[in-house]
Amino acid sequence: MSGIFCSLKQFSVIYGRGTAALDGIDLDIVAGERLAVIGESGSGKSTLARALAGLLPEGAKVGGKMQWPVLGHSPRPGRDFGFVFQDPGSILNPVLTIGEQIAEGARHHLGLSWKQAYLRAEELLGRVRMPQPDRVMRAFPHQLSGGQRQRVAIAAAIAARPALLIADEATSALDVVVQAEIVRLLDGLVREDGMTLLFITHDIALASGFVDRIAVFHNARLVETGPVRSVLSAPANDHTAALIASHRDLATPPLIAGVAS
Ligand SMILES: Nc1ncnc2c1ncn2[C@@H]1O[C@H](COP(=O)(O)OP(=O)(O)OP(=O)(O)O)[C@@H](O)[C@H]1O
Repeated sequence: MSGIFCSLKQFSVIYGRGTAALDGIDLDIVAGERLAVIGESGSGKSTLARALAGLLPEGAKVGGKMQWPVLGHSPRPGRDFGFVFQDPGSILNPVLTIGEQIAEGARHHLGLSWKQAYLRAEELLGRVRMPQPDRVMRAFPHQLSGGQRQRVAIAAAIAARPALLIADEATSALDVVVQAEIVRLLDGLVREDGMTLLFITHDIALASGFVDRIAVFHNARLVETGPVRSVLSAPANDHTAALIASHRDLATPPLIAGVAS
């Protein structure tokens, strides 16, 4: 897939009577790219994710343009895009088995029978490299580790083969070893399926190990975009330079050796 997947022009969001959470954003998301959205807390990253997903709260005022040239329509949740959050516990139902939860998405979006959906759910658990997928199908969320729950959330997010995967601080609650595993997993899945990835994080070092391009947000504004290598080696914006300088890990090899561009 090639072309502009999503185009934002002078896009802005204001919650209630507050100040702008996004202000005059011009950003093209290229189909098939892995784009990191970086910024400190409150810079507007999650607002961008919610706006793309059509999940802004009622009363939020939106300005400017958001267009979806490849799809030709706004993306349908679960079908055209999958969403992975920081806390998978918030989307997993504690009283349903893992198999039931993933199968439900596959059934709903792909029109499968329950039997077919269960088979697809188990296959998806294999794809997210869950150990013993057959056992996990019958488990409840509280019986899994945080990293395993995040694998389940990723399996559910990709169940309907979406074109876009939005990961909003998807690894922030995990320890660094599990973080690296989840990043490697996301990287592999988006490559295999040709998905577009929006990887939202405050951690520029983590993102720079595997994405193609970085977009840096500061105080509701997009202050810089560019390929990872050029942003890291020659940041055009003082704020980006400060983010890089403050990150002690950037001098060390990337988490996924060999894929940093
Ligand atoms: N539902 C809401 N109602 C009112 N203001 C909000 C709401 N959600 C976010 N904001 C405000 O919008 C601004 C941007 O928030 P946003 O959550 O997009 O930032 P962020 O970069 O994702 O931060 P974090 O990394 O802490 O999640 C902040 O000032 C925040 O307080």
